[in-house]
Amino acid sequence: MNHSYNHSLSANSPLTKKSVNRCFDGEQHYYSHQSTSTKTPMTFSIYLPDEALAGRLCPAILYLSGLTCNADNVTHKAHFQQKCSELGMILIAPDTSPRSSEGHDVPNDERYFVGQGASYYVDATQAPWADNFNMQSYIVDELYDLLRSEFPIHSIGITGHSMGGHGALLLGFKFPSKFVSVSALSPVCAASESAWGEAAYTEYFGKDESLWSQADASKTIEKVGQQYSSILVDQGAADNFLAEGQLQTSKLQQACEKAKQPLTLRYQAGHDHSYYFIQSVINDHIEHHWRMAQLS
Ligand SMILES: N[C@@H](CCC(=O)N[C@@H](CSC=O)C(=O)NCC(=O)O)C(=O)O
Repeated sequence: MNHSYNHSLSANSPLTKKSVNRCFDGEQHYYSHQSTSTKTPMTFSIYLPDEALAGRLCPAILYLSGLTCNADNVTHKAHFQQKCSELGMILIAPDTSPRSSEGHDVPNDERYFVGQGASYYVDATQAPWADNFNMQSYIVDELYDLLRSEFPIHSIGITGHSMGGHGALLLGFKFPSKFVSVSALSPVCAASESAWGEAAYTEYFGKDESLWSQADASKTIEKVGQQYSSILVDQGAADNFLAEGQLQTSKLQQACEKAKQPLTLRYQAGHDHSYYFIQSVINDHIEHHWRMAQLS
């Protein structure tokens, strides 16, 4: 395909282009912008296949990353670009939380599962987090609208890894009118009952645990019922976080059964929690979102 296409931002775009790299039949871009939800600068990566660079509407996947990640982890390590190029799919990877930068002081915590790099994709209600930690609003309102106005997007599916898998399931089922498809890789399935989530939700929502269920993927699925014709979840059978009880995959399975939500849950023998696992199954997830987008 001719690669002389040049995607242009709108005249008053709030986005600043940070980098462009040719990759297969498409381009890997990075952008930053000032977010009204987090009150900080935010960065995201976006892979644009040549169809999108030529201005044709393409299906998109929003990929939410896990604890300690930023946009780089999936962009550099998941190897999704070739399959997205083949199918003509856009993939967007936002940062996982607001972060401190010059002129922007954001709360933090010495635990890697609380604070900067660990948002849980919820809107915090307690000080000091509530000012900046509004990642649910950032993803489903601000970034969602920005992406649709600045890029040729036909429809958006949502996926993610680990705490990002929690985010994909949670936001996919809380806001089904926004997403045409959902999948997850090694997701935290019941964040309100995992040690990571208990620590973070005490900070973000306070000690009243009844407030935590609205930030729990399995409880949300059970509450709202079937929303998608099928969802795809892959889980490494040799994942240390599964063994430690952080992921609780069986709770997702039970919730989907109660909700009558069709679920394809695959335990992958020998696979751990790392991006080597993600590389091994990411093509199936891209194809899942592509198929669902064709039906939308
Ligand atoms: N012990 C590690 C924990 C961090 C970690 O494993 N992060 C995972 C996600 S875990 C759940 O959300 C991850 O995706 N890491 C990035 C990567 O590139 O592998 C630590 O202390 O850092």
